[in-house]
Amino acid sequence: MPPFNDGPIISVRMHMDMSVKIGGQPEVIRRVTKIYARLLIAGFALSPAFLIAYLYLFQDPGLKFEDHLFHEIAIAAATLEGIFVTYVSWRCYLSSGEPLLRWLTLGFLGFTLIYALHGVFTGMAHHNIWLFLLYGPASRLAMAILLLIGLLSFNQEPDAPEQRINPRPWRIWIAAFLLTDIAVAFIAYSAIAGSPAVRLTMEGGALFFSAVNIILMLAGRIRSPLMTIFGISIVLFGLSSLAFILGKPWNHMWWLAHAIFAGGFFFLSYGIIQAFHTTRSFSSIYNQEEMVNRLAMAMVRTESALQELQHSNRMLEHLASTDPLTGASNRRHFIERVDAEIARSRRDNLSFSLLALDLDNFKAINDHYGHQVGDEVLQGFVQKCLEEIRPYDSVARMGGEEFMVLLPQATLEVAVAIGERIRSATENAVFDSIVMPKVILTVSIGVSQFGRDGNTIDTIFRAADERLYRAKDQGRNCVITT
Ligand SMILES: Nc1nc2c(ncn2[C@@H]2O[C@H](COP(=O)(O)OP(=O)(O)OP(=O)(O)O)[C@@H](O)[C@H]2O)c(=O)[nH]1
Repeated sequence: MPPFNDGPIISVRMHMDMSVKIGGQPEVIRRVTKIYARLLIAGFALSPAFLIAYLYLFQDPGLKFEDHLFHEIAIAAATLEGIFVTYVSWRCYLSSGEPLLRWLTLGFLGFTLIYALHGVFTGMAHHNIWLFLLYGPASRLAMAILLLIGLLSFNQEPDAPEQRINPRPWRIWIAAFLLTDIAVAFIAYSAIAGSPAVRLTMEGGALFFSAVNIILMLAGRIRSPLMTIFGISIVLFGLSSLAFILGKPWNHMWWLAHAIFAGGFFFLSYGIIQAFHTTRSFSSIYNQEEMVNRLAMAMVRTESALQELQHSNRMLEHLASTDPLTGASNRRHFIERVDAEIARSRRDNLSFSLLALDLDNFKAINDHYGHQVGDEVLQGFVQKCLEEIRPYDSVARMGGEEFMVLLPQATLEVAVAIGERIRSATENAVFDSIVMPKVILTVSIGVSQFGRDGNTIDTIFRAADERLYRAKDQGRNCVITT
């Protein structure tokens, strides 16, 4: 990620007047606020430790709240929540194929299938306390191990689509969880059930695997937003195991341990929901800084792509409206301009004029000097016209060696003067060619005026053309107005 120092500020205009500004703040403030943000996260994750310490130091550990129905309702709610979160993370896994999400799904599934029996056997608490108790630590141990494996798979290649939908591994895992249920029942009825080592091994194991998980996350500097949620949840799971170790069935520490675990579970499921509503993956959700950076870069790219597109559009427009040989307007574009001029003249009660031009004996130039010289003469002639007309007049090549000039707001007299200028400049020009220098050229011109010679494009074109032919008849190299 680029450092946020005093470097150049990228500012990208968004819709309306919003802008994304990146960079610019002093490095020291950036560092301090980052450290503060990390301390906040650590403080938040570790806050249940204060409650545990408080209860451990100041409460009578003998105080109990033994309510079987309340416990059954709480575990039933946790089981339903577990099923729902398992389903959502499985949907995320199906979309992204991310191995971490596969292990998260298995973690939730395993926890739910084992933990449910902790609630089911609440009524057995007086008959066989271990049958009731051991499913709790067993479920937390299974989940801690699966979440640790999940972390180890972080950023691995996604599973192939056919692997994601293969039901076999899921069936095997469900069977393994049900076997765990049976194994826990077996232990509960065995001679070692009451040994503190059994419960301590399970709960301590859950605590141990959670601690390893956190150490690996810190060592790997894994800090994306969803993985931060993952990490905080793991800390809460670990602290709940600690509270379970310190508590006794039904006492306040024991209930607190349930609440801390529930907090971790809720928070991790919040991360799952975030993934579900975005990329369906845990690794590809960026932090806000990176998102803003990416957004800014994407907008810079969009902006330059837009400019290129506008440039290309202008080029296309130009190509579609000009004659490729001479650069003059083409017939289609010229007719559009004359139509627009007619509309303007009608609206403002103005007049304009047209010149119809045809090079004299052009065939002879082609025949004598060749087509390439002819082409260069056509280009030279258009240049001559452009030099002689006014800035807002326009020249078009109508085909072959026939041209037209549009003279907005020009009376017939002005048009004749401009036509005469073109004729004389052409006659006196020397059209140099690489192949054959000094080609002499003349042009015949017919003039018509909108209003005077007609009120439609056809009539004024026809009038100019007729006068052009008359100019040819009268010996060429002249301008004719009647
Ligand atoms: N070099 C070149 N010649 C062209 C082009 N388009 C048309 N021509 C030539 O222009 C010539 C027009 O010949 P004509 O219609 O007989 O007219 P002209 O020789 O100018 O005779 P008048 O118009 O009666 O003075 C033909 O030889 C065409 O081949 C072009 O793009 N390049």
